[in-house]
Amino acid sequence: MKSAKLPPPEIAAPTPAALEQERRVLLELGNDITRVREKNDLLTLFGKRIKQLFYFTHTIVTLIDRKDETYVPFLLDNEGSPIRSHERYQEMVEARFSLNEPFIQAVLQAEEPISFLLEDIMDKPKSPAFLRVNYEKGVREILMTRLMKEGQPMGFIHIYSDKPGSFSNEFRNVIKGIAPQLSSAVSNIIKNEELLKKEKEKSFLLDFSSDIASVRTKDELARAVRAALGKLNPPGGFVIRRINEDNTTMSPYVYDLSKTHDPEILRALESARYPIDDGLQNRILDSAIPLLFNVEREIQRGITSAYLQYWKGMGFKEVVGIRLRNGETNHGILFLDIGEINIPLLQGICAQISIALANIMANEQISKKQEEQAFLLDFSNDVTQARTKLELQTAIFRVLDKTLHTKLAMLRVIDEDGLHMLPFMFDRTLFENAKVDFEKMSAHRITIDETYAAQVLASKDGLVFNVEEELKSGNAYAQLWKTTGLKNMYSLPLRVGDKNIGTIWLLANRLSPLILKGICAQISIAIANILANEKLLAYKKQLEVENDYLKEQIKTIYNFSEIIGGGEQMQKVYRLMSLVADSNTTVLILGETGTGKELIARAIHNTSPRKDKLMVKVNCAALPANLIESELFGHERGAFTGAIDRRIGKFELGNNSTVFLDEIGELPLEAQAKLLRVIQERELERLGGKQTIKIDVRLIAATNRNLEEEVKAGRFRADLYFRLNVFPIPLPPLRDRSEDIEPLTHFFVEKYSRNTGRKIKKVAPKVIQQLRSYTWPGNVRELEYLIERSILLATNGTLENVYIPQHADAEKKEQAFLLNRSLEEVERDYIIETLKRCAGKISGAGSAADLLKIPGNTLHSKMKKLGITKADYFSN
Ligand SMILES: Nc1ncnc2c1ncn2[C@@H]1O[C@H](COP(=O)(O)OP(=O)(O)OP(=O)(O)O)[C@@H](O)[C@H]1O
Repeated sequence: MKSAKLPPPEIAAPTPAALEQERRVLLELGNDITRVREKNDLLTLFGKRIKQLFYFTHTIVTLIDRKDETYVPFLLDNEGSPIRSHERYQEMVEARFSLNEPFIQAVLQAEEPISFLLEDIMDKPKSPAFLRVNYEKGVREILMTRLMKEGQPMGFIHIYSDKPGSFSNEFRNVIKGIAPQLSSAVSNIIKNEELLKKEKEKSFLLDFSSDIASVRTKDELARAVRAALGKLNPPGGFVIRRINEDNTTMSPYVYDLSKTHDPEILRALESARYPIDDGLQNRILDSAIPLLFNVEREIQRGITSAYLQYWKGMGFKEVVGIRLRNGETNHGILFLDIGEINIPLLQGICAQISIALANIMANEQISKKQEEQAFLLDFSNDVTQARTKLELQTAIFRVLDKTLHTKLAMLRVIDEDGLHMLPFMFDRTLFENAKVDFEKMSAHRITIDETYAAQVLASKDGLVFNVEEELKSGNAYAQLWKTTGLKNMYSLPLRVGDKNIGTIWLLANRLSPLILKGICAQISIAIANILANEKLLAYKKQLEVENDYLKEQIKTIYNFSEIIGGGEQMQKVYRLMSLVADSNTTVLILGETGTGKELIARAIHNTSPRKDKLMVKVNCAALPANLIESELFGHERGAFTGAIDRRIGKFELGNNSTVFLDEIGELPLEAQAKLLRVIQERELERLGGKQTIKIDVRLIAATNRNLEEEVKAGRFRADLYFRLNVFPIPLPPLRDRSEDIEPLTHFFVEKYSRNTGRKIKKVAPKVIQQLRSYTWPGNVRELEYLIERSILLATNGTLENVYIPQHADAEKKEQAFLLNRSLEEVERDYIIETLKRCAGKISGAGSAADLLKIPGNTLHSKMKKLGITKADYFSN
């Protein structure tokens, strides 16, 4: 080594003036150096002052890094250096040079400045490259000395010259003398730089903190963090991952990558939920300091989370993970693709991010809650107004579809029996893509013990079935659910208080538990209201029916108390009545229209043990053929089109009482068969129902037809006739019991005088005479109407005139009433006229229906439609 050192050049002894100048320059340099704070000023000053005394081209200062036994350029001469134009200049500036080679070791060991000719040393093994680089730019000689700090070398000053022999003894002495000051100046600069760096970090954190304090949304957070981290220069970007509500997984929250990557991979990364306990994320969350890890090494360690593979593919190598934590709560992790970390700075940044994240999450939660509450309020307004099923359905469909992107698969309600569940509502369009007949399938009554129904009803807040998982586990319904493309089936019990009232099945990708609970509660109440409302309406209807019967009964009791007629014929009737009243025997009352068949039927019922219950009357002629069965035996909801509610039939209504089948001869054959079965078996099933209902009724039937002839003509079933004809009571026509005409006349005169307020006390004998000589085709009813009308026309206290129908006038009237009439009016008048001719007899032999050649019940319904009442055909 020594051989490389140049001998000090011989020079003349300095003159006193030269010595004085040297002293002055060094003094000035010493003064300047102590004031230097700025890195670049030092070498500029040094060059300016020393060049007044000696010749050299440029200087640099290098610093020793004990960590890896290297020295690195620290201060550069930006003005004088000839190597700045060398192509390897930048490389030299950034390089680290090893301390373990002979050249620098010689410098380290030399206590005084030491110089070398570059050509002697630059090509020696391990010699630092900057020697040759300098040489290539004309530099020939180097003078170096150590810079010391607290007795230890901290670096070197390098002085270069392009003229060999520039470094005289005097020059060396000056450098030796000035080295301690240079050392302390360099130390000051280093300290100053550190201080500046800290200041910078502080002001950076302050800036960041004020930036992030105003962050309220995810996007704002991403922007602030991006700006802040940008200063740390992460080569691959950063990810903020947030702990999900389930507290077991994490999902990316903000992804910011400096390079563009495959969008497919990014989508996969962003939508994933990674288990927290994957061996890496949990380690970071547990670590108080940032964790620097190598992606490749973590994969080798056996961590299988997919994000590591993706990161590897994206070129991430060294990644720092820092937990984002506020107080004792972890919110997530910040991952930075960065090799070197400034731990305090990162921790400062993360503390701020954590607060912002906590704020955002709190904010999100508040606004989500507010949204959910507002939604529930809206829904509640819509749903609670629903009074009918249709209104409820409209409200539910509107809200589910528009606001929640949710489909109603099925809503079942528990039946009154508490055992069965009936479909109440479902979305017919939902399973359009499925090949099964969903409507048929869903219309099934199931029991509350059915596997899925039982599970849901037993659960506290319902169940969630993941469609994919259900498919794997072989749930047969899941095939159907899959056709909708929605991910989950949410199934909840509908409850009012503690009572299960049904189940609801909703298909959706995601539903918040609060919303689910809320809508279920609202729907439950709405359904309970609707059911209660339906029940109320049904009760109301039943009460109305019962009320009608009651009124009728009161009317009849009044009538019955005075059945008029003491003649022999009627005596026979009374005998038969008293014989049969007490028993349960079926009675068949026969007689022409208006002879009092219904009156007798009620009298039998009212003297029977069943008298405390209402007698139920069915007019077989007045029933439309298609409704006879449902009228008699009732129907279940949905039994046929239009059967909106369940209906109780007349037989069920008359249970434990008497059913009076008026005009039994008019009953169609099909209904006769059903009636026969009910009479024989004493039990019935409602239409569309499965349940058998036992009934105990006493039957009284009446007809003005000759049933024997009807049987012969094939219009009446013989077996039914025998069942009904157990105890026949024939009623005589009024013309055959003229002895009863007078008492009946008095009875009606008194009744209608009272009703109309006219005081008719007497009936003229000629009137009785006239009445006795008439044939009374309409029997007692005709007499009753005649008296009622005559009373209205009577002028004094005696009934002197009655208006018995005169058939001779009929033709004249006919011509008059045909002119200027609508078809309906003509039809109405024609029917009235025909009824008059038949003395009000509507059906049966010699009746109006007979003359008009239409069935009795058709005539009945026509009369109803045209508003024809008895008053019309018993008037003149
Ligand atoms: N013996 C009687 N005493 C008092 N009123 C009677 C008597 N017979 C019949 N009436 C009255 O005559 C009217 C017709 O009687 P009811 O309706 O019982 O006859 P009906 O034979 O059933 O007639 P239809 O065959 O047309 O149904 C009723 O107002 C009834 O009160």
